[in-house]
Amino acid sequence: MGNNNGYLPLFETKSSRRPFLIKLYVLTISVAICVIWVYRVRYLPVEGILERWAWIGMFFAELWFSFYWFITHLVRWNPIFRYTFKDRLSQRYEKDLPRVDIFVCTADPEMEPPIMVINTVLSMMAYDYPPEKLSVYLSDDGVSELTFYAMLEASRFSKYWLPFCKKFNVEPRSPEAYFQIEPLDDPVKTKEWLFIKILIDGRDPLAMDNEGQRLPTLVYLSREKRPQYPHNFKAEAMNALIRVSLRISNGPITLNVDCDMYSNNSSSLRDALCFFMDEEKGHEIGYVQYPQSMMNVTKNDLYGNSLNVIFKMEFPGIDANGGPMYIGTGCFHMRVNLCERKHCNEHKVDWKRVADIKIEGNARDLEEECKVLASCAYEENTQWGIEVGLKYGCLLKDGMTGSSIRCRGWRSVYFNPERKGFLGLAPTTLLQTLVQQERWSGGELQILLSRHGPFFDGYKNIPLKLLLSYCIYFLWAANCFPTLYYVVVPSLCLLRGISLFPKNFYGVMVHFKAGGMIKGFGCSKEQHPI
Ligand SMILES: O=c1ccn([C@@H]2O[C@H](COP(=O)(O)OP(=O)(O)O[C@H]3O[C@H](CO)[C@@H](O)[C@H](O)[C@H]3O)[C@@H](O)[C@H]2O)c(=O)[nH]1
Ligand SMILES: [Mn+2]
Repeated sequence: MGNNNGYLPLFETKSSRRPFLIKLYVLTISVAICVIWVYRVRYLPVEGILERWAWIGMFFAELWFSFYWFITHLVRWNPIFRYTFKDRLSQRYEKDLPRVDIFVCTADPEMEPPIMVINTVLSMMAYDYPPEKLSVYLSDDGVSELTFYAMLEASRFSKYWLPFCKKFNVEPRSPEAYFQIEPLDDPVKTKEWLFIKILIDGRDPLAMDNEGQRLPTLVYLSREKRPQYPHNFKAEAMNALIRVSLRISNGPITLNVDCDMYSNNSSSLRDALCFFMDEEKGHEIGYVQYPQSMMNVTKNDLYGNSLNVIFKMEFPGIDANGGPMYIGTGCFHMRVNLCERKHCNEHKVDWKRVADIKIEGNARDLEEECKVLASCAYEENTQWGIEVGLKYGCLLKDGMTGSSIRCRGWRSVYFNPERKGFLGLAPTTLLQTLVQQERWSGGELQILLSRHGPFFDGYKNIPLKLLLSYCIYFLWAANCFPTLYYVVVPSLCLLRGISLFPKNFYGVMVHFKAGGMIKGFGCSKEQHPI
């Protein structure tokens, strides 16, 4: 673990090799895939234009599937797992822990009831972290009075809740999850307004809980939106939060979560800092991504919303190949990577100096200053959304932003501790799932084709292995064409008496399994339909 100078890392990485039998299985299938190619080339129909083209189409579809198979196993071949040493972090940095700014986004007070939002906010305020260094910002794009008053109540309730959590070491620290109460549903009206309120000013020595301990800063922000300005959804809300938080607390580390994703592990901040503050590798890490774990997935998980394959099998492998993409929630960032252009290897953060920076101005003045930063005209003729902050103009703005961070030379880390860091809500109906998947798959393809995407801008900084790994997601939407071809064309061809598969398909499988692969599909010319 440690090197010769007695340096002990703040985190370690263990690689877990896949079991031999699985590797053997992968190799067997790979050989079988080659046999399919041989079959397609060898038995290419010489007569009949239609047959010939249908056959060639099948061949291309199979080549596509083979490529997909290859990149999938490139990712799954050698996953890695990360472990942190929080005790070492405390020993070395307890006094100089950096400020952390947490961004929670909400948009729709009906779909995302205020009670759920404030539960998330309270769980974030209750992190096991010095409160004077913690700031929680809520961006409310739904401009809901109810959400605001819920936040006001939350700020009062936090005076009881935070000491309770700390005293009894409660987990999880979302009151609703802890007491397992069903959320309330309450429709509210919305209107346009620009509103910023520092509900708790963490610098104020009078901001105490009822046991005399300091409270974290708590800010409510409803940025300005007007019909003549595109509001760019969550991405612009996040950019407003980045600017406002820079003025109010300026934490060098930020965390962003969706409002339906509460903190399930009060040590997550310290875990994340073990990566950023590691003396040897920390300076190259741009963000630490947690999995999007769902709390409402049913046993049969009809629509595959648990995303288990992605987060249990693929992300550990992508981490081994160079680092995961940014998925928009449950992600810690170095603030500079969201604002600055390039990662510079020589630039190491002086954590002691950063911890000493003080924010001047009283809360009311800060609120007034921040109103300008959160107005809808602020970004006009600036680089926000293009070079700075979260990117606009793509269905998957988080993915695009993560990709551009990677293109600028930062590394990313995937961390999935035993006790889940965050728990969120998955879509519950088929329609919601389809809308989400359409957005994700279309967005991934957009990133691939984008002029600023990893293949154009990033090939110098992103290793080829990682680029190929990302292709599982980038090409997810494009997969529909060969799949459609494969299910539709053979059936249509059968109607005209054309078979695109070997006639004795069962025999083929037996031969194939028995190791008769060298003989092609195990069918002689006579057996072949053509
Ligand atoms: O104008 C908007 C729209 C949405 N949101 C918030 O953005 C988050 C995600 O939006 P949602 O509609 O819930 O999308 P999901 O498909 O559930 O979100 C997943 O996919 C998104 C990318 O498409 C990511 O941004 C999210 O982090 C990820 O959880 C939620 O907290 C919303 O409140 C805003 O703040 N402003
Ligand atoms: Mn959501």
